[in-house]
Amino acid sequence: MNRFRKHIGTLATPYGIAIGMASFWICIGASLLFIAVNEQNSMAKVHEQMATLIRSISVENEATLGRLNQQYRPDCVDSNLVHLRTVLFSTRFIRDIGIYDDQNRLICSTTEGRFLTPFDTPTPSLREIRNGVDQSIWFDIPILLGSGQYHAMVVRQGRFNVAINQDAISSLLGGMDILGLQLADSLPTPVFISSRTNLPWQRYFNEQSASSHPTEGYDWRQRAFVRTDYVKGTPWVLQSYRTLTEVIVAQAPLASFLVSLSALLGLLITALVMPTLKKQKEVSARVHLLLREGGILCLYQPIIDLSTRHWVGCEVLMRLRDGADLVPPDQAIPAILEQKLAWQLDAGVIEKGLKELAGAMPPTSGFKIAFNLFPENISFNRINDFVQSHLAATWRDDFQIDFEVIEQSYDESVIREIARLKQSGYRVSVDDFGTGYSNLGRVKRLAPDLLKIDRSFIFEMEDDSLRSSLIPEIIGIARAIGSQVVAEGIENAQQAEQLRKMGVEYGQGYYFARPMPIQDFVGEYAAQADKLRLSFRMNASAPVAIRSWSLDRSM
Ligand SMILES: Nc1nc2c(ncn2[C@@H]2O[C@H](COP(=O)(O)O[C@H]3[C@@H](O)[C@H](n4cnc5c(=O)[nH]c(N)nc54)O[C@@H]3COP(=O)(O)O)[C@@H](O)[C@H]2O)c(=O)[nH]1
Repeated sequence: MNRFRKHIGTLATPYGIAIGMASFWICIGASLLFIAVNEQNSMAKVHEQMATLIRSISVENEATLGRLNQQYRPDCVDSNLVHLRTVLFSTRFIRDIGIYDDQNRLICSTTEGRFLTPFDTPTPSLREIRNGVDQSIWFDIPILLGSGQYHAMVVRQGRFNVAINQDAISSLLGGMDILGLQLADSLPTPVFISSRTNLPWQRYFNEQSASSHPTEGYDWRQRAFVRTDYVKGTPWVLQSYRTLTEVIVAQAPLASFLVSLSALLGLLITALVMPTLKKQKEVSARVHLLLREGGILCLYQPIIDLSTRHWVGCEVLMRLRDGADLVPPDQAIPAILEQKLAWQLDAGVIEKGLKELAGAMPPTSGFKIAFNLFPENISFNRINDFVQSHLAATWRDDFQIDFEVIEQSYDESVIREIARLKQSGYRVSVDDFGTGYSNLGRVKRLAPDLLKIDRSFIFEMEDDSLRSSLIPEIIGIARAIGSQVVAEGIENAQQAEQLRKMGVEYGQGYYFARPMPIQDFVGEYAAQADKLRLSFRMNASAPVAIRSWSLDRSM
């Protein structure tokens, strides 16, 4: 046996590992998503800071150039340059102011005074006319400052220009990659590009449409996260670009923590599913053996007459006994059906059930024994031969055998088999009624003796659910086809009482008793009978006691 279990355990291992690996990769995917969202958020934050700064520079430029053109003379005399220098005290970003003569030459600036030779104006890098204001922009203009030099972005409007330290702007690029300008309807043109960028950036940038909406997302072609923002009220455009590898490297501590967590979860899930998988594998490999080697255990759940509360019968429910373990039907049945062992199971339960009940039950009067039948086992000859041979061996003729079949669309031959069973004195119940596509025509053809209302309808009775509101409809169907009704899954007194009032004849459920082994069942059955006998003596005229003595033969 141990060798057998070990072999099955080996079979379960690859599935367990596969589930663990799948969980690991799902967690890695979720981690990547988390990192990506994190990256997008930090990009958005950097862009927001940068946009605030650019708006400030832009506002300062426009205001200063407007003021210069309106309030100052384009004159290089010292007194005028002193006035212009005072303007610089109130600016945050502008370092220098220049003046052009009427021949379009730069003739002086606030830092250098009048030039010995005026500078001809080169073609601007960009020219922008917005709201009637004409501005020309040059980038990378070297400007002397004392003994040093800086690169400036120079903006001209009218006869004045202002110089902004471009190095300071470049350093402000911070976590961003491209600062561009979008003029009129043209595509954005990169102006400052961070030092870590190379050609593909620019290419990517130029491929962007001249849209004024921010875009963010993952570019599958370049395998990178890209975010573009248009700085409101200015022609400036910001863009950041991070490859997946860069993002992971930048968030290395978080990434390694998430990978470890994913691995841990994968291992944990493997460890958790492995025993269940092993068990399932064991069950499916062992059902054949268990059915053959007397592994069937029968439990008996009473069926109660709801008016008299008398135990009028029982349903025989199987468990598979595997050593010390009891395998419940929901685990055993799929394996049994898969291995085409349906008859072995039903026959095994009928044989064992009849033997146990015949050996332990006192003489009764039509005690009902309900067996479940798989649809594939509905064959009069096979069932009848089998039951009769085993019933004969018990020397009992006081049992009423009932077969519970599920509701489904059976073909004509099965319906004939069911009719033959009924003609020969067996009773037939439609089990789990209401769970299939219940159809009056279909149950009518089956003409069952009993309809068993599925327990899902009973569970919801307290909630007054739509489902439970169908119980009277089911009772109506039963009446229309001349069947009695059994309600299964009764778990409390209210349900039992309500169902009785609705006219349901029989009940089954944990409220009355759980499925139990034969000794317990027979003991309980006797105790119930004693209780009812006592109540009969105390109240001889009570109809409940009278009925309890004459076990309802109509069941
Ligand atoms: N062909 C065969 N099918 C069988 C056999 N034995 C069982 N079965 C089918 O397996 C399904 C599950 O059965 P089981 O786990 O035994 O559950 C039964 C009861 O324990 C359960 N029940 C009864 N009362 C209550 C209750 O108040 N609450 C609650 N939660 N559960 C309750 O219901 C099951 C009985 O169902 P049914 O047969 O529909 O009357 C089940 O579908 C069995 O049919 C077998 O030998 N052969």
